[in-house]
Amino acid sequence: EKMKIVATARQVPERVVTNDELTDLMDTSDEWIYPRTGIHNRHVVTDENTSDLATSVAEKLLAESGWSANDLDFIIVSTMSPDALSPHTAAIVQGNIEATNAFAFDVNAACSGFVYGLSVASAFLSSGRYQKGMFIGAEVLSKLVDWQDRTVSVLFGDGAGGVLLEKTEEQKGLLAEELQAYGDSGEAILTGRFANKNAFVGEISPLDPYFHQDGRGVYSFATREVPKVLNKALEKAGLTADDVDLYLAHQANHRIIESMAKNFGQPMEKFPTNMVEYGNTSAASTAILLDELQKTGKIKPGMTVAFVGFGGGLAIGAQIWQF
Ligand SMILES: O=C(O)C1CCN(c2ccc(-c3cc(CO)ccc3Cl)cn2)CC1
Repeated sequence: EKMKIVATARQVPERVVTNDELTDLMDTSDEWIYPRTGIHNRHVVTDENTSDLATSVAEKLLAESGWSANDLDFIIVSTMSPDALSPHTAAIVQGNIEATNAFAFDVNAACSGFVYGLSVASAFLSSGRYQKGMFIGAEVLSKLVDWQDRTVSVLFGDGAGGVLLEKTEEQKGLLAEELQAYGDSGEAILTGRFANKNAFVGEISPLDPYFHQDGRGVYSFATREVPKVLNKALEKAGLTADDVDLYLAHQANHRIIESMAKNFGQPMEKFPTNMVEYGNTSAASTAILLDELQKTGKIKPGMTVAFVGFGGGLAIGAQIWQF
């Protein structure tokens, strides 16, 4: 699947909330949060919504690549925290940047959203029907958490990151992927449930729009199932874990990533992390990390990179890319 990531970009809100500031808001502490999660800070919106973060990423991508908005065939936004169900966030971005030739739609695979969205975007290019695409992971999770609930509100943050994708004749692109869903465990990560009611039967289901998670359950799910999915993707690519130069995993929890590195017998240097600064930004987390690595010259031509997502659904995904 010959395609390449032409540009990367990220956008996080200015407002930084430290663990110590959360201590003023609820009964928690840096001494509780940091050792369990690896998180010290998170960025939280002040007046931006998801589409604003995504639009900033879109503008940076175009500026960095020299492409014009009209070059784009499609814009895909992966988010579990859209501005609204309608208009969908990708369409808002399309309007904001006046990409008149681009169709636009959102995907939602929660914290696997970057890998799933990258899979959808790359499939459009592999089909031969389209040549240039924009893919953005964007989240404002701060609107989905109950900021009185110390068990989850300390874990999440806001942010966006994205890539421009293009077909190429060069020997680079998507080598293999493995995507899986585990819907029977879906209750482990809940959020954004809105009331199901109508004039005829009144309220059908309770209204609790907030984030709830079975942290221990998700933790054991991730450490048990992610290695199997990643091994399947490596097998399809005809590669071993040693062949991968960088593993860009969803930035949910530092200990989970440490256990992945150990499971694959790989040094932590191959598993860069940045949740210390951003918390868990769901579909944006891998995109933000990719841009930080790209901008600091850590993604070199010829590198083999594994993208790994896991979380709500429950869902898991891994893609192996040749840069
Ligand atoms: O309470 C403890 O000691 C800890 C506190 C931190 N833990 C966790 C567990 C799971 C997640 C998580 C969440 C999502 C949702 O986006 C996706 C993917 C994951 Cl792996 C984040 N943190 C484990 C228990």
